[in-house]
Amino acid sequence: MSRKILVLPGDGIGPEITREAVKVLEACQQQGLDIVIEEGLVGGAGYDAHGEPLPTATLERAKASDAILLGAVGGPKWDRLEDLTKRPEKGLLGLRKHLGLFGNLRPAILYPQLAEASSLKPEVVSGLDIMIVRELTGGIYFGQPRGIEERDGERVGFNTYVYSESEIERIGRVAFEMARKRGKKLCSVDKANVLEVTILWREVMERLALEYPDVELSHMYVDNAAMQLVRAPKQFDVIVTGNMFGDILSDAAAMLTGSIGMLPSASLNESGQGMYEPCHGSAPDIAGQNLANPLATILSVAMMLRYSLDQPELAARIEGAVGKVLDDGLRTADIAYPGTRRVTTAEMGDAVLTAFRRV
Ligand SMILES: NC(=O)c1ccc[n+]([C@@H]2O[C@H](COP(=O)([O-])OP(=O)(O)OC[C@H]3O[C@@H](n4cnc5c(N)ncnc54)[C@H](O)[C@@H]3O)[C@@H](O)[C@H]2O)c1
Ligand SMILES: CC(C)[C@H](C(=O)O)[C@@H](O)C(=O)O
Ligand SMILES: [Mg+2]
Repeated sequence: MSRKILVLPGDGIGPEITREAVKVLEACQQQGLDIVIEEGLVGGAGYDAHGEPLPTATLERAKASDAILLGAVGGPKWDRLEDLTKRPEKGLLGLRKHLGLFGNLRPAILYPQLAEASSLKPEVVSGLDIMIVRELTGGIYFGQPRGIEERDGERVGFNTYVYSESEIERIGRVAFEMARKRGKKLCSVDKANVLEVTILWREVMERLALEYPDVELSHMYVDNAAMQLVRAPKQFDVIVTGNMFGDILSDAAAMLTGSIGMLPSASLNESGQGMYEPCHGSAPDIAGQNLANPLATILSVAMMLRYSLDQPELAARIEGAVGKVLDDGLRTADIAYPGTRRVTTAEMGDAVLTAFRRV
């Protein structure tokens, strides 16, 4: 039975980078991977076509898919929409919630060839290999009540940062299992010196640790963690944290790898269905210029092959092909430096495809 892959290019650079990633996915198909690839609309593209950032047809097709590859959503064109529920980002958040994609994996790995592209000294980042495990369907992103309303003659904005024990335990288990397979070190990041919700977070992580005696659990306040990621990032193996902190720390970790254009991600539910996307956004400032780095999206396909399609060998071949292209000195603008060869989005994608076919 063919596995169904739904590609959602989205907005901005989304179509450019997913086009390159689909080339690699199609190469896997040509080499025998039994998949069917379809395309759909989400985000601003969905809103422009159907008046909704998550059209009903897209959601139904996503539910029926084994895996989803998403480019990016959002852009200035839709930032001033009066109805906040129509904003492109609501399409992405809707997919996460409706599909129950609570477990977000954001690996920050420095390819040795990119040590010079990092904003940090090579000795600080060389050998970097961190996995950020982010809770993705709870916390302040989805908490109620939320909104903006009139109170005592002025407008008041409010959101609710909420987690249940079961939500914390669910993401905690993903993180402990991940740490068990890696360096057996897990750092839980919270703000328990201020926020009661993260006092509970910390208590649940402590209770889980009793079931994983082989994993060393530590705790860190999020402000310190942001600083430590820049000061000494190699102290970390696996980081587990909530929705908002994970969003912020993963972008910070991006610069350790040389560019946000290098960071893939996997968002998984309890049945193993996954949505795969680069951690970055739609990059409206460079959209349509064939400048965007497609490697985060191509590496997201590798994660798809590993986590949803049970094809670790194909995943390793894609990761090897990315390494080969970097060895050959090809660089998109975001990771270029003297002595490397500047290439466009499409040229980078074609180079990875050629290297993949040769591996
Ligand atoms: N998962 C998503 O769809 C997602 C994630 C983050 C932001 N967004 C949306 O994207 C829009 C722009 O947000 P932003 O500017 O804050 O973040 P962004 O990640 O789109 O861009 C931040 C900076 O990184 C650069 N950049 C991003 N991806 C790149 C790539 N692949 N190659 C080279 N450079 C790259 C951009 O040019 C920009 O200078 C907003 O509408 C935001 O809501 C979407
Ligand atoms: C676009 C936005 C809703 C999203 C998030 O905050 O999760 C993005 O920043 C990300 O990192 O995927
Ligand atoms: Mg983000």
